[in-house]
Amino acid sequence: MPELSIYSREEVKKHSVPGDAWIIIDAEVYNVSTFADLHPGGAQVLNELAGKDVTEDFYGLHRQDVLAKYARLKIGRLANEEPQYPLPEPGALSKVPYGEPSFFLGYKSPYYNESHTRFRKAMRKIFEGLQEEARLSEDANKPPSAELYRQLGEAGVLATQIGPGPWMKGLTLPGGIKGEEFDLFHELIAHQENARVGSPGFADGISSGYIIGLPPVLHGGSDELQARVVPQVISGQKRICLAITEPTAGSDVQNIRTTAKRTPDGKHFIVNGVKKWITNGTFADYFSTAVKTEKGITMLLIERDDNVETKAIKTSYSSAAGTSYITFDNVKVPVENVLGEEGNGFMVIMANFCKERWYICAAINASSRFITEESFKWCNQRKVFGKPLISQPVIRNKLANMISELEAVENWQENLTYQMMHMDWFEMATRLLGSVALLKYRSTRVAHNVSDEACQVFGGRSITKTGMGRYVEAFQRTYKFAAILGGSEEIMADLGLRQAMRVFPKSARL
Ligand code: HEM
Repeated sequence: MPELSIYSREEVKKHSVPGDAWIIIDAEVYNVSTFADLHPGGAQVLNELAGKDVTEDFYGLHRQDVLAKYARLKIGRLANEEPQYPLPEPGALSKVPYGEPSFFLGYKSPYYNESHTRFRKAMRKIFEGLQEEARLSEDANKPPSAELYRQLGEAGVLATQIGPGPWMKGLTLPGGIKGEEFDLFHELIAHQENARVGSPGFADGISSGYIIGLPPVLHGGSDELQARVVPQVISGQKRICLAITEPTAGSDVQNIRTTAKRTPDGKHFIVNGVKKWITNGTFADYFSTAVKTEKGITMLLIERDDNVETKAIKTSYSSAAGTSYITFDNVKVPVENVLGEEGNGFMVIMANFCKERWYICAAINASSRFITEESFKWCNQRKVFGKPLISQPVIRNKLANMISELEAVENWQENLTYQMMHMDWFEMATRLLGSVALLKYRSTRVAHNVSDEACQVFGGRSITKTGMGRYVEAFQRTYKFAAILGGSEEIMADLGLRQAMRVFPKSARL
């Protein structure tokens, strides 16, 4: 970058006509003479303000990253004045109150330490770097490229979203974290930072398939399957997804109709059936699939071949997520591909659901936090009736609602994460199934409220795909995914209660 020239305000004032137009934004000088005709907001507004300090006007209409994108227009800075709104360093954590979980704003925590801060910063930098690609990919309905997937595998990012376990041994992860020191709170951060990419279809396109599709292999696959499949997926060479839901069976998993019949020699299953809304299915190589055998519900790893057909389903986010309709037409699968015990699939699915729902909570709560932070910033910089929005009590009340609801679910999730750290996979499924279901129910209700308040705060911008409300628009269009996928709110609430009833002491009386 060439050294910037130093100008006085008087000098800038001299460049105040179309074709010779300079402006000041936050103590820096921009030459917009030729840019004016290309300006998305039109030449007129720029020419009218030429020669002036437009900092307030600018921040009332643009996100800060516009300045980074158009840095080439910057020709100098003002003598003896310092910028008030410097662009944050890549990966920097927020300083906005409640913009991060409290530990990352300098408060004490029994769960986090310095390695978590290092890890969060490294992950934030990686996902911030993907924001532009994510937007383009979503607009084009294109899933994240195979190349990006491999890069994320190489950087250890994919492994971080699978969580602690023997597969982490010897890996060096973002932030220099060793695989052996990686814990469930690092994993929580990994999901939170992925969600902050701000383009939900792309975020799910990167990760939703393997986060929920690989655990049945990790916890129920034979040694041979694990040795072959796990390194391929973690390194980004191959992709996997979880195929449970069908057009006629969603939260009521017991009703699935996909069948797996043994061949006469007993060595294979022949699978027939359809699956619907399977995230990452359009590009997956492996499908952790719920089927019905003569012994009951069973999980089976199906490998893509010509008898597996996947079609994209157009959803309200973007086909970048690879949401699919899958047809299994006489697919031959070796019996060695059973995950867990034949007939014991419901238990494998339930154990998986517990972790899946915890992950959905991590992602949706991080998105709610991000949207709350966006709203807080907007309320400070947007002026109406000559005053910042934040000076209106009704607006402060909206922020108070968003923050207080969000902090409650986040702190509950930290507690449950700590419990999970001290349980094995199946204990977790039995003892935490209900609490995690209730957390998911509450987290998506909070997301609903956060979205609603944020839309009112951002007004028309919350329904506009570009500009200041871009992330709020994406959130209000997509938060419902979390309220439906992995078990609907109604089922979550009821499951939570029914699980509590199972351990309700007979002796308890008022
Ligand atoms: C270096 C200076 C500037 C650059 C690089 C710039 C760039 C941009 C860009 C990229 C957009 C589209 C935003 C989006 O949809 O994401 C935009 C919109 C706009 N800009 Fe600028 N701009 C600059 C200065 C200004 C100034 C000084 C004004 C005057 C108030 C202004 C007024 C507007 C307006 C009214 C819009 C449309 C906003 C909307 O649709 O809500 N811009 N500008």
